[in-house]
Amino acid sequence: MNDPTGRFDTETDAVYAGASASDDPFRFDEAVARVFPDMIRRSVPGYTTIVPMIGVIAARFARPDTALYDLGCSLGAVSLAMRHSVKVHGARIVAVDNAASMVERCRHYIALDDGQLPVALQCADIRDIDYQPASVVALNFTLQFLPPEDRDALLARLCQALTPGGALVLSEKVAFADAAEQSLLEELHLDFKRAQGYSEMEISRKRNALEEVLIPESIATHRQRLEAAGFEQVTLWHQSLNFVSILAIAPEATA
Ligand SMILES: C[S@@+](CC[C@H](N)C(=O)[O-])C[C@H]1O[C@@H](n2cnc3c(N)ncnc32)[C@H](O)[C@@H]1O
Ligand SMILES: O=C(O)C(=O)C[C@]1(C(=O)O)C=C[C@@H](O)C=C1
Repeated sequence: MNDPTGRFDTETDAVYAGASASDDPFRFDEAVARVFPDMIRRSVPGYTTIVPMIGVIAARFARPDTALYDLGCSLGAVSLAMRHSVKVHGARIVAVDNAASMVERCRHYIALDDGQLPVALQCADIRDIDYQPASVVALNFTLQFLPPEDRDALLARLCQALTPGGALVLSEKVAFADAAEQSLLEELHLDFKRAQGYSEMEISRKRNALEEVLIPESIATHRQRLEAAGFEQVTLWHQSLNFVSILAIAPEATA
């Protein structure tokens, strides 16, 4: 399988390593953008499987003359996965992120890439843009950064923008209602970070920085929201510890 996550520079993430690391809330700033490929691979179990699989999913659902959205695109890993797997005529990728440092670097990676599908890159808030008819929408670890009260309206708008039978891929860090399950999977996630070489200090600083910035919800809450937004088939297609990816399909047109 084509792995677009391997295309990026691999400067090592040391954002929370130095004595001078700040205690401010987590932000997608220049320091994070510079090390992001390394940071996300070493922080999110399953990321290097999910990204190329979104390419595979997009290839099945993409329709001619529609948009393929990559919302919260960061450096464009999902856009590049879709670009190298989707073959339909007239499809175009729209990649959106509201962090200027991410968008600037993403532009560079897209320019270096030799894929054929056009990619339009926008520095914007995904809550504010107008959505064109789309056959595929990816929210790969992005919705978790929106205030929970803004999530319903966005998903309803995305379901409206999808063409009949179109697909939304929603990947999220999740929380579990069962306290024992929550603590087991959270502890294993911390073990995953340790196994990736993060120190106890880095792990605890980042954990504090993400508090109130990354707000995980349960799989049941995501499922209910997707169904309330109008999605017909909602399938958990990937789980690695407390990180999941859900495929939600818009209704087919009624005759
Ligand atoms: C964890 S990263 C996404 C990773 C990326 N999708 C990938 O697969 O490599 C979350 C991204 O969402 C962006 N983001 C968060 N809130 C946003 C918003 N309201 N509008 C646009 N982008 C947003 C952040 O700037 C960040 O780049
Ligand atoms: O939950 C954590 O500890 C994480 O580091 C997760 C996470 C994410 O899911 O987006 C948080 C910020 C960075 O973008 C990379 C990974």
